[in-house]
Amino acid sequence: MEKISVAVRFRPSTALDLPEDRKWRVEDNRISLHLLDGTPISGVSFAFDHVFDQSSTNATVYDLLIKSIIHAAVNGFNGTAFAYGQTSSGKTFTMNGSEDDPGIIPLAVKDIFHTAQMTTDREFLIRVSYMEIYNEEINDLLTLGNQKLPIHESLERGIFVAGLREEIVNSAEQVFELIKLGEANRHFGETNMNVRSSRSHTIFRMVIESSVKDPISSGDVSNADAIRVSVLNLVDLAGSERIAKTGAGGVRLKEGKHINKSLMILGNVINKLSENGKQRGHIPYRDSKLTRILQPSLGGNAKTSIICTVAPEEVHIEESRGTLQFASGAKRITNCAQVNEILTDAALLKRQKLEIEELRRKLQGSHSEVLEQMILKQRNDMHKSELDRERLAMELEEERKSREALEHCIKEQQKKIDNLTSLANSSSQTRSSAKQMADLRNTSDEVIMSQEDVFKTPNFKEKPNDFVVKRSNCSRDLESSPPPDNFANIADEDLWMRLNKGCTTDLDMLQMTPDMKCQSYLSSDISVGLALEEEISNKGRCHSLETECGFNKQLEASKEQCAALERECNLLRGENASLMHGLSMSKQDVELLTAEKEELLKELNIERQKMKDLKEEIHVFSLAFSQREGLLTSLYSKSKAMVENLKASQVPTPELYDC
Ligand SMILES: Nc1ncnc2c1ncn2[C@@H]1O[C@H](COP(=O)(O)OP(=O)(O)OP(=O)(O)O)[C@@H](O)[C@H]1O
Repeated sequence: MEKISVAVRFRPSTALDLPEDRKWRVEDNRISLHLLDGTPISGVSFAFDHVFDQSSTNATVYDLLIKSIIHAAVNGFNGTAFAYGQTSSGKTFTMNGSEDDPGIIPLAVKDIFHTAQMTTDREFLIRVSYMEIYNEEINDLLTLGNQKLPIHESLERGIFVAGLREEIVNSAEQVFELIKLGEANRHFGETNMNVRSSRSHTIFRMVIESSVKDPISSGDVSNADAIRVSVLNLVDLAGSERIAKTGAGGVRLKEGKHINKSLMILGNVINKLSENGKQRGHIPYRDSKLTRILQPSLGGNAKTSIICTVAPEEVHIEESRGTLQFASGAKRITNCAQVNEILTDAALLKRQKLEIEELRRKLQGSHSEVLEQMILKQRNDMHKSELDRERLAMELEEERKSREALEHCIKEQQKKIDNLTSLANSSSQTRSSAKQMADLRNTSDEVIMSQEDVFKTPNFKEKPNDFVVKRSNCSRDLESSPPPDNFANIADEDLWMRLNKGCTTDLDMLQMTPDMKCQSYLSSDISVGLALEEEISNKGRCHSLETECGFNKQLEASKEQCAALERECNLLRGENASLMHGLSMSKQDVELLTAEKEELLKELNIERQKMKDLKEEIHVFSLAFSQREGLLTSLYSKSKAMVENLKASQVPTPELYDC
């Protein structure tokens, strides 16, 4: 994207003797209006790319404003330069010049041929056409009878004037001859303002085609079949005019109206183009032939320069201000120029191959393969992590189950320990009750007691009526019952335990079940035997308690193992969490990489589509080209035949002489 370059040029004043109150002042690239005493008039100050004062020559204007466009045109860019300004402000002088000061057109023509000659690695084919828009009709200035040409638009040629003569030229002189012919056909007329006023807009056009001369030696094989085609328009517009000033009537008046109308449309197009892109809306290129032909040069694919000519006299100040405002608008227009290249099918394929290679390299450059491998690795890692996670979860579950089992086991053991402890307590109480019984025996000699009295001991408790005890080992001979050695044989173990806790007489009470009505003996032998029996049985229990204690140690070991397992579990949990984190990070990476890859693929597809479009364009162009080639060949053979015929008709045959 580049801005149109805009310059303003003042022609020398023609009113040197007239007194003036206001004057234009040029400082560098600024123009401002001042009063005679030097006071600047506010709001009338403009800045442009270049401002040429009255002393500037056409060569200076060319060098600073136009030369770069001409060189770009030789290299394949479209270019346009046009002069805009009120009537008699110096447009034609700037474009055509004089004998002493050749204008932009002759300078450009010479420069093009010179640059082409200097470009030794390319060969050029240059064509010239010259047309005018007179009263909104297009005339071919190089052909007398070919008038009112239509404008067409096609995919391969863009906007073009159908039927316009294009002359192939080999030298600047050849072009000057054609320009002379065109100037003779151009519409000029005398007005009050200008004795030789342009009554039409003229467009001098050069089409420059070039291709690589020797692709192998130049090393530019990829461009061997590529042809650059650029169009250069050098436009001399008719000047806007005030009817009152020009004094136009009749034909001149009609011309003036057309000129003003088309210039007004040009102004509208420029204003629209200078607006912000979004507010711009429709650009009225089609409203006039001039804007339609210049469409690619205004906001399109061309490098464009505008030179606005200004008449310095005070009497033209209003028109000059209008010109400067037009120039200010034009300054804001941006064009998008690019090299215009046409490719043959072979060249297109070659270039496409190269471009695909380039794209592939770019893709590789952006580490696509590396990325793909990384993605693969990430996926594998992710899979591995997931497997690890599952394995750990299973291990964790197993650990949990074994821990629960151990805990259950510990509880059971604890219960048993508690039971055994209470049993041990009860046996020691039994021993103390035996001792009490021995004491009683000592006093039995002094106290005669009846069998019934025994039951009336101070420790006697009335047996509950509903209490029935099984005594499996009860001996009738002894008429006494040993303590139960199997708790399972007791109807209610808990109750039994409760009954025996801290109460030695309970045993006696138990012996006196109503069912058995056993006689109780207080003889010492029986009591001692009973105590001994108790002790033996308690010893056995102690032994089993010791065994239980050994089991307790085992339990402690199990507890420790359980704690160790729990620690391991916690470690595994931590490891699992970090793996999960790694997994999510990997997932994010993969997503990013996939998105990047998709973006690159999209770009590749766009490039491919572009290539396809180009190929289609080239195909159409090559068809047109081969048609033209055929036409030229047939013309050549026709002319050759004609020359042969002419030769044959001029040289008398020897037979005739003989006659
Ligand atoms: N820079 C200049 N130096 C010397 N003479 C100039 C200059 N510019 C213009 N003139 C002279 O001023 C006169 C009017 O110029 P020119 O015909 O180029 O104006 P114009 O803008 O093309 O007018 P129109 O729109 O009517 O065709 C001519 O005689 C021309 O030689």
